[in-house]
Amino acid sequence: MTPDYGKTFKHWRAGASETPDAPWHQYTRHAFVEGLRDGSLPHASFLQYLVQDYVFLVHFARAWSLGVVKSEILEEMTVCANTVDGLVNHEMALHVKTCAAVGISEDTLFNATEAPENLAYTRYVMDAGLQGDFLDLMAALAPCVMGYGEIGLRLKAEAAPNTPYTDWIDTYSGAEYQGICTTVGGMLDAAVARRLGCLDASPRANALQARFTLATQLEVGFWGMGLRGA
Ligand SMILES: Cc1ncc(C[n+]2csc(CCO)c2C)c(N)n1
Repeated sequence: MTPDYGKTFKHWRAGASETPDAPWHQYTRHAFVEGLRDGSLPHASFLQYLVQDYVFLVHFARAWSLGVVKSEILEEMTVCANTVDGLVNHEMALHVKTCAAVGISEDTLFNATEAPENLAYTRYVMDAGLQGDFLDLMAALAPCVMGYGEIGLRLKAEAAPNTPYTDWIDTYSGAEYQGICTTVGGMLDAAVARRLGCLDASPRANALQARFTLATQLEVGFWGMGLRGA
């Protein structure tokens, strides 16, 4: 079952599922994800992913901060500012805690060298926001937010009882994170209605879909990076 994170996400998700390479499927059913689900993902791969993901979150906090800059109304600003707070003050704590348990300090995390796949993704998102408007930025940010919500919910239902990755699964399937996905989805629907009216009928529909689909492909690359190194 696909979770309901609003009609804009539903539309973009369908657009990233219908092409023969179905990037949304590649992203949400990636071998890395299946390794989290059945517990077969090597711990070294997971740690390497977490180190990269910490740096990823630093840059995502910058991108969501750009969302504050590009907001047109207070409601948009509130959602973006709350997301920055969530990222900086909460979401990164999972990474810090897991890495601290194996002797990786927060300083090491913050100064980790970025893998090219990581760099490509975060800078693409930043550029979408710098070059475009609020919707360009949101189309590039949405796969990350909603994709992890969808993956988290599925893994919660399907994970092997003895997978060591329950902390990760619980973070993204939990009520708090699911609430963020619903709130961002609702804000996105209102932002689209306000600027474009109907998304389908807008001359910008294809360009926004292309941003969402490309960000989805960059998520696939990010999982691949996680599997590659360890
Ligand atoms: C590669 C990668 N993609 C998505 C997420 C999940 N995520 C990143 S920023 C953000 C915004 C809301 O908190 C969410 C959910 C991740 N951690 N790593």
